[in-house]
Amino acid sequence: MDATAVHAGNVLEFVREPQSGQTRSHAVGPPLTLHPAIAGSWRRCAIDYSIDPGRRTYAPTVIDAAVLAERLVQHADLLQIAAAEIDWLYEHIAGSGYALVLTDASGIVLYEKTDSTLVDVFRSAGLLVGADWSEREEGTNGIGTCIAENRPVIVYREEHFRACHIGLSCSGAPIRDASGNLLAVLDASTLNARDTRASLAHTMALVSLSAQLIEKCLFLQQFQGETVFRFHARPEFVNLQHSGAIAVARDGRVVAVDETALWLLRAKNRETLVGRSIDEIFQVNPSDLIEPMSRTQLSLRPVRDVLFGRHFFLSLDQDATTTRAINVPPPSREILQLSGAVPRKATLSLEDLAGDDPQMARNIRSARRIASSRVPVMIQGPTGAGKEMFARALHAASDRAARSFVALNCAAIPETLIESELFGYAAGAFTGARKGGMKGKILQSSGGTLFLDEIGDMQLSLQTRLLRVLEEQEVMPLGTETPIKVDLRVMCASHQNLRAMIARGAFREDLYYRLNGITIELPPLAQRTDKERLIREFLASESCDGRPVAIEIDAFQRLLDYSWPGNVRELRNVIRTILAICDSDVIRMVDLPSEVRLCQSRCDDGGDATPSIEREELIQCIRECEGNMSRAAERLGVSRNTLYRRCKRLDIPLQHSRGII
Ligand SMILES: Nc1ncnc2c1ncn2[C@@H]1O[C@H](COP(=O)(O)OP(=O)(O)OP(=O)(O)O)[C@@H](O)[C@H]1O
Repeated sequence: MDATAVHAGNVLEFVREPQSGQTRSHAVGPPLTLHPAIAGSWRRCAIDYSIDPGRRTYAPTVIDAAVLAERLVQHADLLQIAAAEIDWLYEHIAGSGYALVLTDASGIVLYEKTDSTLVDVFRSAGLLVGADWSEREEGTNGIGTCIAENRPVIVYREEHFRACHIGLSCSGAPIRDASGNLLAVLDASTLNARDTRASLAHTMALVSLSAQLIEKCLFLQQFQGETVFRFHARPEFVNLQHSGAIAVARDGRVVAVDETALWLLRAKNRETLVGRSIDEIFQVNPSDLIEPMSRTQLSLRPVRDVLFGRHFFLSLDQDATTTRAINVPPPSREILQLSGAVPRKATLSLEDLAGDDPQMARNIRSARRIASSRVPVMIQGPTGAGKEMFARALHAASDRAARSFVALNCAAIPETLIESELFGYAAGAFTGARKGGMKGKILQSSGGTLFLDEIGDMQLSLQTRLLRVLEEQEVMPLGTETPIKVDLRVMCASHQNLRAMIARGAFREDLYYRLNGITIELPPLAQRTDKERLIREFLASESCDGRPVAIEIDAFQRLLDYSWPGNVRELRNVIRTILAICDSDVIRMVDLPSEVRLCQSRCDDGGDATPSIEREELIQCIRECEGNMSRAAERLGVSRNTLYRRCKRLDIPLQHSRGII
C-alpha cells in the first residue's frame, strides 16, 4: 500500500500495483462521507498525481522571480481591482486570523494579505507570493481544488490531502473572465482550529461575493466605452453587484454577458446569449434602447425577457467608461463631525422635503398651492426618488390629513387582484371571496387620499372602470348593483413615460388628463443639489444608538459623487448598512459598500455632465463671501477641502487669495 488517507477518518486506501505501476483506491472503514469535490480531488491526488499524503516535512514550491514578475505584469488589471477589494475584505475580517490570497488560474499566488502577527506562520504554511498551490503540487486545497473543480470549494482541515496542510481551512472562489474562463482564484485561509466547517460557510459567502465583484469590475473595465446594460428584477439592484451585465456591439448584437446575467436569464451557457441581437433576449427595439437611454443615463427601463416574459429593469451602465482607473486613494484622515442624532419621522412634511434643490422647491410650491383642492396630482420620477413620500407629505398638508391615505401599487399585485383590491366586492361575489365581502381601496380612501403607484401598469379595462369612478365619484363593488358615493382625491405615480404609453395605445388618454391635474417631476438624486443635506440627515437620523456621527471627508465625498441609480431609497439603505456595520467611531472609506467605494468619483475624472445649477450656486456663494473660501465653506456646511474639490469638479477657476477669478 502506497498511500492511505488516514487523516480524514480512514476513508480511502490507495494502492500502487507493482506490475503496472498504476494506483488504485478502495474504501476502507466507515462509508465515504466526503464532499464529492473533496473525494474527487483525493482521487486525482492519489491516482493522477501520485502524491504522498503522509509526508509532513514541507517547503512550498515557489516559481522563479522572473516568471513571477511576468505574471504580475500579465495580470496588472486584475491585480489593481482585486487588491482594492482584498484590502477592503481584509479590513472586515482583520484580527480573525485569516490570510487572503489571490492566485492566477494555475494556482500561483499573485497577492496576499495577512494579519501582521501571522505573516511568518502563513509563510511557512506556503501562503506567500509566487507559491504554487495547484492540486498537482499541494494536493487537495482551497485554491488548487477550486481550479480543478471550477467552482467555489471549502477544504476543511483534514480534508487536505497532504498531512502537512491539515492545520489549514480554506475557502476558494473562482474569478472568471467575460468569456467564462477561469482567470483567478480568491481564497481565505485560516489556521484557527476553533473554526468549524459551518463557520467556513460564512467566510465562503464573503469570498464569493468579493470574487463576483472583482469579476463585475473586470467585465465593465473590459467593455468600457462600449454599450453595457445592467439589469435586475428589482430596480434598486440595477447597477449594483447583483445585477446582470450585458455588453452589446453597435449593431445590437450581444458581445459578452457576465455570470449574473446568465443566472438571471436562466441561460444554460453563454452560447445561448452571445451573438444574438438584444431584442432576441429582451422585448425591446435595439435602436430605441441604446439612443434614448444614453441621453438620460439615469433612467431605468422596465423590460421583459423574451424567453420567460419576466419583468426586469434595464439601465445603461454609467461606470463602464470610468472603471479603468480604479485606484483606491490612501484614505484622508480629515474627519467631518456631524451633529447629534435626529429622531426619524414616520411621515415627512412638505417643509421637510423642501431642502434647497430648485426643482424640489418648485414642486413644493406647486404642491402647497393645490394641497387642499381636489386637483389630481401626477408624480413622476425614477424609482426610489420619493414619489410615495411626496404624496404622503402632500396628503398631510391637505385638509384631508385627518382621514386615510390609502396606497395601492399597481405593479406589485397581480392584474387579476387589482380589480377587487380597488373596487372591493360584496359577500359571495365570486368563489374564494371573503365571507363578509371586502371594502376596496377606493371606498377606504373616501374623504382621504387614494395613491395609485405605478399607474402605468394598470390594464386598459381597469383604466376604463377607474375613469368612470373618477367622473361619477361613485363606485360599484364587484357583485353589487348599487353604486356607493365616494369623495375621492387621487394622486398617482409612475416612473414610465405615460405620454409614450398613450401613443402606443397602452394608456388611456382621457384617464391621463383626468389624473394629471398637476405634474410633480421628482429629480433623480444624482441631479439634486441638496444631496449633501440628505446624506447628512440620513447619517443623523439613521444612527440607531443616538451617537453623533463622524465620517472621513473622503468617504463623505464618495457618497456625494456616487451616481445613486436607486435614488433616495438606495442612499437611505446604504447609510443604514454603513451605520450597522461600522464598528469604530468614524465612518471610513472601507465601511462603504463596494459599489459605492469602487465607483470612480466624478470629481476625479471629470467625465460626467457638469450640473450647471450647482456650479452657478457655488460661484454665487463664493462671490457673496468675497472669495473667502473658509466663509463660503462654512455657509455651505462643508469643509474647505470639500469646497475646493467641488470647485475642481465643476471647473470653477480659483485664485488662491481671492477665490473666483
Ligand atoms: N426626501 C426624503 N427624505 C427622507 N427619506 C426619503 C425622502 N425621499 C424618499 N425617502 C425614502 O426613500 C424611500 C423610497 O421612497 P418612495 O417609496 O417614496 O419612492 P418611490 O419613488 O415611490 O419609489 P418606487 O418608484 O420604487 O415606488 C422611502 O422609504 C423613504 O424613506
